[in-house]
Amino acid sequence: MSTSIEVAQGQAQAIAQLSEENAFLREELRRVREAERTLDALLDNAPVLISAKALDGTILMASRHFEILDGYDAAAFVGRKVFDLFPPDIAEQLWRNDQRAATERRAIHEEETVYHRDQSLHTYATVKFPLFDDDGAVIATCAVSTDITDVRTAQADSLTDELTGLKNRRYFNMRFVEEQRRAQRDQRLLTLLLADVDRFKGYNDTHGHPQGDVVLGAVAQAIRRTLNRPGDLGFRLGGDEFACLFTANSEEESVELAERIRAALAAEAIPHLANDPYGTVTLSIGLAFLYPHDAEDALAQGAAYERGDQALYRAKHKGRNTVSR
Ligand SMILES: Nc1nc2c(ncn2[C@@H]2O[C@H](COP(=O)(O)OP(=O)(O)OP(=O)(O)O)[C@@H](O)[C@H]2O)c(=O)[nH]1
Repeated sequence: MSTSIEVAQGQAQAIAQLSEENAFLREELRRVREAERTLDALLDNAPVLISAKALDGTILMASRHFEILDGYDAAAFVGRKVFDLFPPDIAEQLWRNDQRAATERRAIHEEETVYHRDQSLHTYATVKFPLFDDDGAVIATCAVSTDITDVRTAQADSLTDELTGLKNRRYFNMRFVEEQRRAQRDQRLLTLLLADVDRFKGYNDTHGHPQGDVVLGAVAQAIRRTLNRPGDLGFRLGGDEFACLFTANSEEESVELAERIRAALAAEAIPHLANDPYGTVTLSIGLAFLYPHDAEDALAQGAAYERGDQALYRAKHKGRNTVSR
């Protein structure tokens, strides 16, 4: 039988244990609230789109940055399904990678293009990843999207010739290998076209540098208008030197296209007093061909460029305003 002292001791012990548990729970609660406040602060202030979706597509939460999107309504967003909020094709696109992240149990990266409220078009880099419960089951998916429009614009700018809007030499060097591989895969003839304005130094000297810039713009236009099939590429390599990369069925077809570029510029009849005997702005063009069986290394490309340059030299030598191969 317990004495009353022992009973009192037992009660005191139980009370001490309870207050210890209480302190532990209070600490846990404090930690949970702190984590929640941190999460709320992140969701309110991070300049990124953060969201979580249940496995049926219901949006569980969204960061405040979503307010920047055109047509976004905070009150009508959380708790709704993507298919109720967006047209089917967009919802499908938004939802596809959530499903992949959930079934493949890994992060999926993608790029999305969306309109901001000010109607500007933005590119976002998005990562979608699964959320797991204690047993490792996927219970939801999260998405974090960062606006990379400025990066993409800067990249595009660094590869574009400002004066003509054509791609620059850097992009030409990048694309050459890729284009040769593509042509090899498709068993197509790849043509490298090099073009140079005739006596351009004389043009600048006679008509002035600003007018010279206008001529360079006209060359770019002649290239763009003639080589307008998907996959055709035009570049300004520097100064008055232009290049094109395109596939064709035969060398004759390529020569014909080059002739059309030459004729298109000649047809502009831009006066060029220093360009005897034409008296107008003309273009000399050299062509080099890369066949599917040709090697596709830097050496082969260097050799092709060399052949194009020699063909261009022959065109100049033949009296300019000519296409040579
Ligand atoms: N207006 C203008 N001129 C440029 C630009 N970049 C280079 N040039 C000029 O382009 C001229 C290039 O001349 P070259 O290609 O060497 O020779 P060319 O006078 O065209 O003679 P051929 O090629 O033998 O017909 C030089 O006078 C450069 O100063 C530019 O951005 N704008």
